[in-house]
Amino acid sequence: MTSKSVISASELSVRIGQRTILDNLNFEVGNGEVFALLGGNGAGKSTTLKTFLGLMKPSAGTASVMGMSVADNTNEVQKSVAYLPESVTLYGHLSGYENIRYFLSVAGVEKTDDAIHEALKKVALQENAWHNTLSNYSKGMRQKTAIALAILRNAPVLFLDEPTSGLDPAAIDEFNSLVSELANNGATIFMVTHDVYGACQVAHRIVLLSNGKLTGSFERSGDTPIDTEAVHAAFAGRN
Ligand SMILES: Nc1ncnc2c1ncn2[C@@H]1O[C@H](COP(=O)(O)OP(=O)(O)OP(=O)(O)O)[C@@H](O)[C@H]1O
Repeated sequence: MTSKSVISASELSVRIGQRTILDNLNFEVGNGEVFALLGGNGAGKSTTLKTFLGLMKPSAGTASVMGMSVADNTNEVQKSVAYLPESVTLYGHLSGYENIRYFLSVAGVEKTDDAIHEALKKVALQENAWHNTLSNYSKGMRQKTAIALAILRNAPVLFLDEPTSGLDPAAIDEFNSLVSELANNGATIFMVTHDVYGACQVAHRIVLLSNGKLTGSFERSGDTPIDTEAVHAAFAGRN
């Protein structure tokens, strides 16, 4: 991980009507960092994601990705980032392989069959499922397909929305390893979650969000995961 900032919030606020949904957020996410924004229901996690994806405009301040203000360069930012929504939006009637082919062509990215196979192997999607329709995939298998697509698009920045919700413990471990590997290879990863344990396992940094305000920050030191109990205590105190 280097200190170069890839994602940043600078005095970022979002108001809807009279309500302040995000209140003066400031943070920076470095190249190759796994950053988790942790908050309870209604804390403002989805709103934060939406402002970084260009789906909502800040009322004040700036959300930037790769040095670009998202509000002023929405198309450019959307081309550079990969987004994994909580329910992965791939086509159920196509196979994992066909979904990847289709979405790569929509993105104007040409890849050989060998490159697609390599990406599917990398995310450990079992080979006998590659040509089955997605409607028969588990949530974990759909996520692997979506991550393979992100790898093939060479997206330098990934936004993940509640990535481990609905996954069984083995799938969570597999997912966390994949996220760590992507970050080790230089991807910058921003996830929003309410899963304290999962965030502690995978994140270099966890920032707490409560009622639209940042209320705490925890950093990994070396290979030791962030202390789950400390985060739990702070999280419980705020939510
Ligand atoms: N379009 C909107 N109009 C009015 N209020 C909104 C709107 N969008 C979000 N809010 C409010 O903003 C607050 C934050 O919502 P947000 O969806 O960002 O929270 P969240 O942390 O993602 O919650 P959850 O974990 O429940 O999905 C909530 O109180 C929500 O009701």
